[in-house]
Amino acid sequence: MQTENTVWHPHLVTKADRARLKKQRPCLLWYTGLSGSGKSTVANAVDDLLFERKCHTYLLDGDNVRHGLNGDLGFSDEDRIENIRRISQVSKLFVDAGLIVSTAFISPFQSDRDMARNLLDDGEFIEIFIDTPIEICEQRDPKGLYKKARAGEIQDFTGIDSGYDIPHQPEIHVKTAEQDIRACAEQIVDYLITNGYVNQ
Ligand SMILES: Nc1ncnc2c1ncn2[C@@H]1O[C@H](COP(=O)(O)OS(=O)(=O)O)[C@@H](OP(=O)(O)O)[C@H]1O
Ligand SMILES: Nc1ncnc2c1ncn2[C@@H]1O[C@H](COP(=O)(O)OP(=O)(O)O)[C@@H](O)[C@H]1O
Repeated sequence: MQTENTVWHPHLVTKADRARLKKQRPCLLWYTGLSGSGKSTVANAVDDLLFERKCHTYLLDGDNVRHGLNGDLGFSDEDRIENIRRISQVSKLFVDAGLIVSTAFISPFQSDRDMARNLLDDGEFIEIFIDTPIEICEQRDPKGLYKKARAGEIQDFTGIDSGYDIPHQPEIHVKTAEQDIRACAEQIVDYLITNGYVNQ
C-alpha cells in the first residue's frame, strides 16, 4: 500500500551510521508460538541479557500493543493479519533506528511472518519458534484463557478453534518444555553472538 502524492525522503543519518554508533547489528527477533508457549517470558529474558551487554533494544509485546496501537483489532483472521502488518511496519522503523527489536506475538500465519521478513534487509529478520506442545501451554495457562476457550467463553482461540502454521524454517527453534527460561534465553543470545549481531 502506498499513499498517493507522497515522496520518500532520504535521511542524512543512515541505519548503518546508527548501528556503528551503537556497536551492534540492528535486527528483528520475531518470536512466534502459541499462547502460553513462553514468547513474552523468553523475549524479556533475552532483552535483559542484551541490556546487561549494553545493547540497545526494544521489545514489542502482544498484549501491550493490543492495549494501544492495535486496540481496535480482535482475533478474526483479518484482524490478526492487520495486527501483524502494523507491527511489522513499526518494527521496521525501530530496526532503522539501529535497535535490536523483539516482537512477541502469536503471529499464527506463515504468510504474515514471511511478509514481515520481506520488509527487512537480508539477515535482519530472525524467526524464533517458541515450540511448546499445546498440552503444556494449556497446563501453564498463565492467564486462564485456555480454560475460558474450552468453556466456550472465548471464540477463535489459537490452537483450539483458530489455526497456527508451524514455522517452515525458523532461524532459531526453542523448546521450552525441555530447558529452563535461562537456557532458552542463552540459546538465543548465543545465536546473536555467533552470527555477529552483538559483540562477544
Ligand atoms: N482468541 C484468542 N486467541 C489467541 N490469543 C488471545 C485470544 N483472545 C485473547 N488473546 C490474548 O491475546 C494475545 C495474543 O495476541 P497477539 O497479538 O499475539 O495475537 S496474533 O498475533 O494477532 O494472533 C494472547 O497473548 P499471549 O498469551 O501472550 O500469546 C492472549 O493473551
Ligand atoms: N522454559 C520456559 N520458557 C518460557 N516460559 C516458561 C518456561 N518454563 C515455564 N514457563 C512459564 O510459562 C509461561 C509462559 O507464559 P508467557 O511468557 O506469557 O507465554 P506467551 O507470551 O507465549 O503467551 C510463564 O508462566 C513462564 O513462567
